Amino acid sequence: MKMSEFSSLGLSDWLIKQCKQLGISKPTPVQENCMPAILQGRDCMGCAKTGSGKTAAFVLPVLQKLSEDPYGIFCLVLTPTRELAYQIAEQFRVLGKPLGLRDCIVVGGMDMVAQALELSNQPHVVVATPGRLADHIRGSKTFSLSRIQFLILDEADRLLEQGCTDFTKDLEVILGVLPAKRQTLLFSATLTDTLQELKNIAMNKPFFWESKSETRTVEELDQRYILTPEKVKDAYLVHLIQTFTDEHHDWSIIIFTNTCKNCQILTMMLREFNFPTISLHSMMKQKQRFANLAKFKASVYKILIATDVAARGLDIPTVQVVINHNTPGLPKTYIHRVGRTARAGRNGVSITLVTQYDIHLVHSIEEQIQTKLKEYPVVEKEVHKILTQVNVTRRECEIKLESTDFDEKKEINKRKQMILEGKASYFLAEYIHVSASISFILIKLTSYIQLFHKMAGFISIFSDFILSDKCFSYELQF
Ligand SMILES: Nc1ncnc2c1ncn2[C@@H]1O[C@H](COP(=O)(O)OP(=O)(O)OP(=O)(O)O)[C@@H](O)[C@H]1O
Repeated sequence: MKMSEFSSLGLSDWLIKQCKQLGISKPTPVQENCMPAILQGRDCMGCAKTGSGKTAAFVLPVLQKLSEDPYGIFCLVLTPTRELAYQIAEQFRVLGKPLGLRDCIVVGGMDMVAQALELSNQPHVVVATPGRLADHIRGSKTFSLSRIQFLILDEADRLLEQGCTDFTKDLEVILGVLPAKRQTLLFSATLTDTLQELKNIAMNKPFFWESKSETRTVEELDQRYILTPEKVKDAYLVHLIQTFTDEHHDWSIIIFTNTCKNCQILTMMLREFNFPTISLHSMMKQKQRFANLAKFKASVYKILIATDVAARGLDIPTVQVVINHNTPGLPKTYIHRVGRTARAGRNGVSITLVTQYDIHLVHSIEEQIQTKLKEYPVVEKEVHKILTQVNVTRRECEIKLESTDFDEKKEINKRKQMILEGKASYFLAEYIHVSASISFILIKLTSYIQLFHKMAGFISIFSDFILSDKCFSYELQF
């Protein structure tokens, strides 16, 4: 299909020039189709594959409208993760530089007072995660969102999902202070199953555009699987990384796993094998999360192990491989995870480790994406050679992690979350905290008992020696 020019879509020359500086010369289909509707003042829902330029599809028209009538707060963008909020704000900042654009990022884990101050300075664009913005709205009268022109929900379906982080209550608070007269723009690679709820948010007969394609993942992505018993998974992982790093020097790899703890253990384990590995999960301090992501983006570390906190939106062009250490339970999650590679027309590979219990999950993924995953060829002999070493290393890392307060921190985080969500009374939360502490003490106690046991064994061997004939006769000589 012939691509049109940005100018024919109604975009101003200064913005076209800004795009050129970023190597963006022709609009992608989602930009070509959604931008004219947005510039005409319509609400818009855009559903296009991962890495297809959805961010610029809303950033560019907003900047054009802002340049015609600049005031703050003009636009509010909501997004599910903190890292994504920074990435979107960056796009606004770079493309909106000639405007002297002022943006404000409002996300959890960062200084709330500094954010409140920035909000009161009337930035043009606020990019926020729902929880923290709702907290500001509940607690402060120093800023107003009542005149915003644009509300944008990026990864809109995730914002409405009632997953492990439920945004619905926070969204209610936020929507309650927004003007009814506004343009609402909703974007995601997976909008369809939340279409009706989204239509209720975009009230003014939204323009709906969905990329027409048989498949829901990009053609440039080579999608593979490896069938493996649970116990051999880590050996496959180490083998895959060894092969990739031997063969390609400029490649980056993202490995997705199911829990924060597993993320931490795999990171420790791969470091034992001297792979330059860094992690990203929700139990890390926010500043550490940003620092790790920056190091990965700058290729200081070539391997990122992450939970699904990194599954959506992150745009890191050097990522050539995505490995799913666990098969995602939802096809949607699979689509976003593997979409971290093969972006903007580049090639990429995804490899999903599948155990015998996950085969039904693979079938539903294949059904959703309308593509069959192909088996990834591996020389099994090579994997078996390292199996024992990998499993022993993993066990050592597990023991090392158990001796830290990782599990206790998890309980405390859970407790904080329950208090914030009003699901636990203070006393119940205290009870959870106390039981977490007791279980931590018990774990410690068990390891001390084990240690004591070993020492007792050692002492008994030693005393056997003392009482042995050899030792006894030696003593008699004196
Ligand atoms: N018209 C264009 N031509 C070339 N590259 C583009 C164009 N528009 C955007 N890009 C680049 O494509 C990459 C992916 O864009 P973006 O992050 O907006 O994808 P997305 O559709 O939001 O993906 P996801 O669903 O994963 O969030 C970015 O690096 C962006 O700079």
